[in-house]
Amino acid sequence: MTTTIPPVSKICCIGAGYVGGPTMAMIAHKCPHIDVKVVDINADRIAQWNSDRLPIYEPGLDEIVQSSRGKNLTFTTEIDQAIRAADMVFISVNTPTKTFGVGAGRAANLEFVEKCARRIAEVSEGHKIVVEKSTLPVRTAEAVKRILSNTANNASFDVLSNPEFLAEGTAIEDLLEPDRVLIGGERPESIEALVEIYANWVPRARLLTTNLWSSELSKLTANAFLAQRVSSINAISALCEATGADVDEVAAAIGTDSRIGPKFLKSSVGFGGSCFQKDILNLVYLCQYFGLPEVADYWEQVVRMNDYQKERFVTRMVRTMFNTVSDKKIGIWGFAFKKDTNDTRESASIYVCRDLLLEKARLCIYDPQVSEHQILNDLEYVFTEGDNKISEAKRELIEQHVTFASSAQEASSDSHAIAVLTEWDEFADANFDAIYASMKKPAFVFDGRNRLKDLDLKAKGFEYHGIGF
Ligand SMILES: NC(=O)c1ccc[n+]([C@@H]2O[C@H](COP(=O)([O-])OP(=O)(O)OC[C@H]3O[C@@H](n4cnc5c(N)ncnc54)[C@H](O)[C@@H]3O)[C@@H](O)[C@H]2O)c1
Ligand SMILES: O=c1ccn([C@@H]2O[C@H](COP(=O)(O)OP(=O)(O)O[C@H]3O[C@H](CO)[C@@H](O)[C@H](O)[C@H]3O)[C@@H](O)[C@H]2O)c(=O)[nH]1
Repeated sequence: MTTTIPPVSKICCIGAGYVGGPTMAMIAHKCPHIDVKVVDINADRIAQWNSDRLPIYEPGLDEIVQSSRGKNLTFTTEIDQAIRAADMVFISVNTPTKTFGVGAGRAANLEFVEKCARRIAEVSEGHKIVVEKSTLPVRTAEAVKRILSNTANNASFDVLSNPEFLAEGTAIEDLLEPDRVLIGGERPESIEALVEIYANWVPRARLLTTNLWSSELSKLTANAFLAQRVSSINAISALCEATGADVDEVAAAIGTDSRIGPKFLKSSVGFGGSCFQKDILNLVYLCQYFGLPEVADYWEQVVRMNDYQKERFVTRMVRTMFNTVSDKKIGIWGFAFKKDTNDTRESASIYVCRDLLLEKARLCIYDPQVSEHQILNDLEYVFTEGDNKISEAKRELIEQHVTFASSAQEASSDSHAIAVLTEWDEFADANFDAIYASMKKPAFVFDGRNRLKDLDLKAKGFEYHGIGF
């Protein structure tokens, strides 16, 4: 292909999720000259994007969407039309861990990406740039290119990899001022077409271009390194609890070393979110596939340590509460996997609640952004068995042991303990005198985020246990 590529004026993004929605809203906001259409097969989600209550909670997102929606930003289910009209098509669909067949529990399920590629191949005319925005195993672009080469209308394609590095809760900040934007590709003109879009607001020095495979692999590697830091500090938290050291002091001490740096050293009940575990397991699978079992084992340990941290938290609760939590009310503060999001995917709360339910504790759950419906879905899912069904006994366990509250204070009233599982800011502002008065004694607080550590709850009468001290 030797033809030059005109500047992009029409974008289609397939997938209106946590990535597709905010990233395209930002492109539309910063590039009023580009028409951006975000498409999805999920009509409810599209309706929400077109409503006053967006499908995802993300600080600053409403304003960005409102600035462009109805002008150059459209959310629609008319997928084929949007693909056909676009010069550039982003694939931003989900790539969850496979739950069946070869690679189950590790490999990424690429079914949705492949379906997108087939749809693009079928309906496209002329030349298009196809951009992998989803997180994908290294060398996926090869498969995408092969699928695209079987086109119905003699269309031609260039494939770019442009992984997304935003974190939920800070998506808008991250998109406004990214540390870097990574663009991998083969043809310089196509790479430049995408560089030109980001250059509307991102300094050129932060627009990194690489070959396709480096770009794909960098995304998995970045998440593996970040998660590895959390598992490393969590491993140290267990040692701190055994020795009288304080993990926050250790983290601060090592974080001042400029070679280590202070970020991602916050010990917690365990990392969650849709990405870390999925992407590490994907990396593990790739290493096994390429005959590198030692490398696979090395990275797998990051996930094992995270599982251990969640289990350890519940074990510590049970042991501290006289070896039984059966029939005891426990106030669960927070269900989202981190603050400032309504996303619960792989949240540590799901696993802590599961294990407390297996101990027959009575849970009263409060999260400021997560719906009861979502929490019940997550709890039912975590109890499903091999046939993907939940047993009657487990359903009853949930029905009889889970209630919901509309505030942190209400969740704790008459309870034996509070478990802080998400670091929502509002938790630090609770009325702890009133909460203490309403609780059974001893009034235990198990803080999985060390969010209340500075409040000196011991002085108020609580028996306070944090992570790593
Ligand atoms: N969530 C994050 O913070 C984050 C950050 C960086 C990268 N990623 C990666 O980005 C990708 C998307 O993640 P997400 O969190 O936005 O997922 P998501 O589940 O929120 O959204 C994906 C959307 O794609 C839609 N979809 C699936 N198949 C489709 C098809 N054939 N046609 C049209 N729509 C289709 C789904 O209906 C869904 O709405 C994943 O690969 C993920 O690993 C996520
Ligand atoms: O010091 C820390 C930092 C994070 N966490 C936990 O780790 C998880 C992930 O947090 P974070 O990385 O902030 O959020 P994500 O939205 O999952 O973002 C990660 O995953 C995205 C999806 O791939 C990437 O784009 C981002 O760069 C990467 O940070 C959460 O449960 C956090 O509570 C800790 O326990 N301690």
